[in-house]
Amino acid sequence: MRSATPVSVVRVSTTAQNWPPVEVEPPVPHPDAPAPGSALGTHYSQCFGCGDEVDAGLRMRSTVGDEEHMVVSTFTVTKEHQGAPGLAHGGLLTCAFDEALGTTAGHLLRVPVVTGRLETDFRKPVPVGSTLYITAKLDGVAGRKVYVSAEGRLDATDGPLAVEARALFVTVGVEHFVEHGDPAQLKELGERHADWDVNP
Ligand SMILES: CCCCC/C=C\C/C=C\C/C=C\C/C=C\CCCC(=O)SCCNC(=O)CCNC(=O)[C@H](O)C(C)(C)COP(=O)(O)OP(=O)(O)OC[C@H]1O[C@@H](n2cnc3c(N)ncnc32)[C@H](O)[C@@H]1OP(=O)(O)O
Repeated sequence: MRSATPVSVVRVSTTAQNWPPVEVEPPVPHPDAPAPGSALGTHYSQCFGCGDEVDAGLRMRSTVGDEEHMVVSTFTVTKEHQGAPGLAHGGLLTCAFDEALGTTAGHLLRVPVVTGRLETDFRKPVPVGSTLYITAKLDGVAGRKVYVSAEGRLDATDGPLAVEARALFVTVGVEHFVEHGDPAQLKELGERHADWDVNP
């Protein structure tokens, strides 16, 4: 019988060693981006991440950080978010980062963005009842590509590191939502972001 092929041990993620993965321009928040300390409203009331009309949603809240290219978002884990007894589901934690990172890119650059790629490193279990403080920052822009990364800490912005994530968001025009989404529900989204740089 042939012996099994040796398996080399690698780090769980190597992305952080090469991030952003392409040459980028330094991030410059939009001149009308909300100032440090500003609370950012929900981007859409039916959004699973931040919407206030989704019963079991994550109901995340975000505020521009002390530095203008950073946003701090909070996600309080409830029993609706469990994957194992008393512990948050990893997929939902990734969802929380999708929201936090997308909010950072969208609100600071004031353009519609969608997630192209998102990866998460889970460093510590996140218990039900804890609040994850997700500090996200704009890392750079290359054409339509916006690179953002974040770390999530337990119960305080300087609490124990529990989750890290990096993502590529891609700027899109209104036509993305017109073509692929529900036109009947698009009105609210358009009204909330009427002063963003969107092509009509
Ligand atoms: C009505 C008014 C609206 C106004 C404002 C609206 C809303 C506000 C929106 C957001 C901001 C606020 C808050 C956001 C909060 C939460 C965010 C949640 C976001 C989501 O949860 S959103 C759902 C999941 N998301 C998707 O549903 C996307 C599906 N997908 C596609 O719709 C296409 O795939 C798309 C559009 C991504 C690209 O398609 P495309 O045809 O436009 O452009 P293309 O393919 O050329 O990509 C361009 C460059 O990105 C590179 N690239 C693309 N994907 C890559 C990957 N995976 N890895 C590495 N590189 C990638 C290419 O390589 C190329 O790079 P290069 O330019 O160098 O060639």
